This record gives sequence, C-alpha cells and structure tokens, in this order.
Amino acid sequence: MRVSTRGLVLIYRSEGHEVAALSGVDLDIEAGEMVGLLGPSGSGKSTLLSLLAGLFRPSAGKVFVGPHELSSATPRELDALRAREVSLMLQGAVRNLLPYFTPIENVRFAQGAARVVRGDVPSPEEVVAGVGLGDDAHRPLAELSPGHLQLAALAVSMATTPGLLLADEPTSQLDHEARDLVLERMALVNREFGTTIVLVTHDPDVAATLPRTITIRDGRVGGEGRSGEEYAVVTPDGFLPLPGHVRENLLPGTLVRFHLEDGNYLLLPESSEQPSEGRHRA
Ligand SMILES: Nc1ncnc2c1ncn2[C@@H]1O[C@H](COP(=O)(O)OP(=O)(O)OP(=O)(O)O)[C@@H](O)[C@H]1O
Repeated sequence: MRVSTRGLVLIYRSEGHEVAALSGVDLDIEAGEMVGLLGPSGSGKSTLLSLLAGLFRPSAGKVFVGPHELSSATPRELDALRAREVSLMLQGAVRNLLPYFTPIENVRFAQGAARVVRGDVPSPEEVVAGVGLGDDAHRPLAELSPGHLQLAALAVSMATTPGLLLADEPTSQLDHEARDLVLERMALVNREFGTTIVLVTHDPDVAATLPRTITIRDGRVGGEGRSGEEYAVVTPDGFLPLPGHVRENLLPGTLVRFHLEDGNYLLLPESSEQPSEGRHRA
C-alpha cells in the first residue's frame, strides 16, 4: 500500500500551550517498501506514525494511505481502515498482546473486527506460521522468550495481512540475536505479503540493514538514507534542509550561492572570500 503526505502539520494543544510536533512533512513511500524512520527524541516520529495509522487527524495537510485520504475520512472509514488495512505495532511486545492468550488465540482475537467487515482473513495458524513462531504458537506468553514475544506481536499486527504495517521501535528491548531474528521476520513478511513497513528505530545497526531510511528532524524530513548513504531531500516547494554538520557551519542568515561546476552544484557562502575554501559540495 502506497503512503504519502503533503504539508503534514500536527499541533498538540494542552492547557494553553501549543506544540508543533510536525511542521510540514512531505513523504512518498511506495507500496511494498520497508523504510526506517529515524530522528532524535521528540522529533515527531511517533506522531507521524499515529497520523499514518489514522489515530488522529492532522492540524493541516494531507495523508494518503492507498486509495484513502485520511484528513477528510469519516470516523467510520478510519475504523474500517484500522480494522483491516493498516496495523500499528506499539513499542513493547506485551502492549500488543492479551496476556492470558496463546499467540494463536491472540491472532484470532485480533481478527475479530476484520471478520465483520471482510470475510477473507487468513487462518490464525497461517499467520503464526508466516512469522515463524513454530512450536511456540500454542504456548502461554509467559513461557516465550523476548524475541518470540515480539514475533507474537508481529503475528498479531499481521493478523489481517494489512497493506501497511507501522512499527514503533519493534526491536528496542531485545538483545542482538533476538533483534536480528525479528528484523529478518519483518523483512520476510514484507517480501511474502508485499506489506509496506514503516518502522521507527534509534538503533544504527537496524538502520544499516534497511534499504531506505527517513530522518525526521524538528517535525520535518531532515534527510534520507539509501543503503547507508545519507542525502538531503528537496521538498516539493523547493526547500533543501541542511544536514546537521553543515548547519553548524552555515549559521542562520548566511547567504549562499549555488554554483554549477563540472555538473556538480557547489554551495558558496557569501562570507567566503576565497570561494575554493568555503566550498560545500551539494
Ligand atoms: N500528547 C501530547 N501533548 C503535547 N505534546 C506532545 C504530545 N505527544 C508528543 N508531544 C510533543 O510533540 C513532539 C514530538 O513528539 P513525538 O513523541 O512524536 O516524538 P518522537 O520522535 O516519537 O520522540 P521519541 O523518540 O522520544 O519517542 C515532542 O516535542 C513532544 O514533547
């Protein structure tokens, strides 16, 4: 399922205070991509995930998920979307699971709403096998390792084979072995079901395994990574956010010229008397 946003703004209002958590996010994620969402604490990652899940409405801008535009969807349409097409995996496996059910029972329970609006959900056995839980499918959750608990949460998130899976730090509480297992199974689900996956992570090792990362900074897209290479991204209205290390050198108010040389753009700050010394390759 394709995901895109245009000029996405979210302002939290509480007791006279206003916090702009997102201040103009433009994103395009193609159907079937697996993308990491990075960024410092408080940059707006969880807020973005919640808006993509249709949990609340943006203050301004548009959110497109498949054929749906969420900012103008009715509450009923948003309920139907969450019941079958979009799944949000919360941080901490147990927050996604009913504690006294086995993984199979959890998946069956999670399919309840989808069975009402859509008949063709897969069997719980198929879903649990799809994430490779094997023998643990019928065990009480208390007997599962942290890695397999996270796989059970993944199975619940995939209960209706959604077109979009949003995962908030799915590997943050795991050791390296369990983390790699969960990532491998998420990649499997992405390939086998064609599910678009957007996952939030703070872990550079996780980011390094992903074909694409998007970094959120100060409520905007601050940059993108492709197979380990970092890029700044030109926004639809022609703005270009400076990477953090360049920001330290080009202070607010600095005048910059774009100079084309040998097919490359050079950024020439106005203050540099010798252009060759102050050059920043764009
Ligand atoms: N319910 C809320 N009411 C008011 N402000 C909020 C609320 N939720 C988040 N914020 C603020 O919005 C901004 C973005 O928060 P958000 O949780 O989306 O960031 P984040 O990148 O997910 O952070 P973290 O990595 O710590 O989870 C922060 O300044 C945060 O303090």
